Amino acid sequence: MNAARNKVNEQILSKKSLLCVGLDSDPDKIPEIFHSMQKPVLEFNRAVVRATREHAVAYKLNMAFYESRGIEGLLDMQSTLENLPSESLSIADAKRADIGNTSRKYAEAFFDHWGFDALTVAPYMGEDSLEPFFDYDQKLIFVLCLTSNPGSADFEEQQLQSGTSLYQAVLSKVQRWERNGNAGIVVGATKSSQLREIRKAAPGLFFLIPGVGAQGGSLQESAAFGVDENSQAALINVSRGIIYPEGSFDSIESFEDAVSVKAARLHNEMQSIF
Ligand SMILES: O=c1ccn([C@@H]2O[C@H](COP(=O)(O)O)[C@@H](O)[C@H]2O)c(=O)[nH]1
Repeated sequence: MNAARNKVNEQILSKKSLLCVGLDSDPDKIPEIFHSMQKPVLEFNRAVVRATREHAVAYKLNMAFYESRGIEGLLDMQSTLENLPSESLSIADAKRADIGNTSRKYAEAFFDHWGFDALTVAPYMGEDSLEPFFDYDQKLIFVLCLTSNPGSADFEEQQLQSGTSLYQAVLSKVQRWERNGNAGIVVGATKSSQLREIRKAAPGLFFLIPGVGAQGGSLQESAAFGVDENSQAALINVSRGIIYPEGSFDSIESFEDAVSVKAARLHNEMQSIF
């Protein structure tokens, strides 16, 4: 069986949680107390992880927040990754894919070099662009299917001549391309009416569901419609809604307390599906 999938499924059942914390760590948004430290973003991430590890089963690092800061950002990303709890799934939200030989290098970068458990990829370039990722049969590959943003209507929700929509075509292809249970899809929490239909059509895929909190998606519906028949195989990502609690903080401890309260509340709201 697939190592990444097993690891996170075990966590989901033991913690009764689908919570994935998004480390979209923006130096302009992190509390002032971190700015006097040598590595503000790294210390911020460490504090968020300490505050959430009881509730979270996965952590998602969106590459934009690290790559935009050049070498310093990548060093923070590497140290953050090294400090994640080993039992949690680590996801690189990079939305990559290119011609085959280039995709292979992306796969080597995220899986072999950085050591992530999972990666988001874009399906637009088709099978040969995703094959190098699916070759990693112990990792999880999350293919963008029906994304949370309004622009999903521009392409993903368009009807093809065959009568299905583009996201449905992606869904059926991904189910054919998966190896050893390594395929997942990204479906926005803002698309909960389609989420139920997508889960029915793809009982074996792993779902990554972003869009709860700042984007207004429903946590309850995402949890209820997203999980498989064993109440597993789904992660609900929350980034800004956890890592930027309201208020000002005069100590790291008070910041961690506020983050922990947010994570506990979300964790608690998921309990009904277990
Ligand atoms: O359809 C998608 C795909 C990816 N994302 C990413 O998830 C987080 C959401 O952040 P919030 O602050 O919780 O809104 C972010 O990294 C996005 O790039 C998504 O939102 N929707």
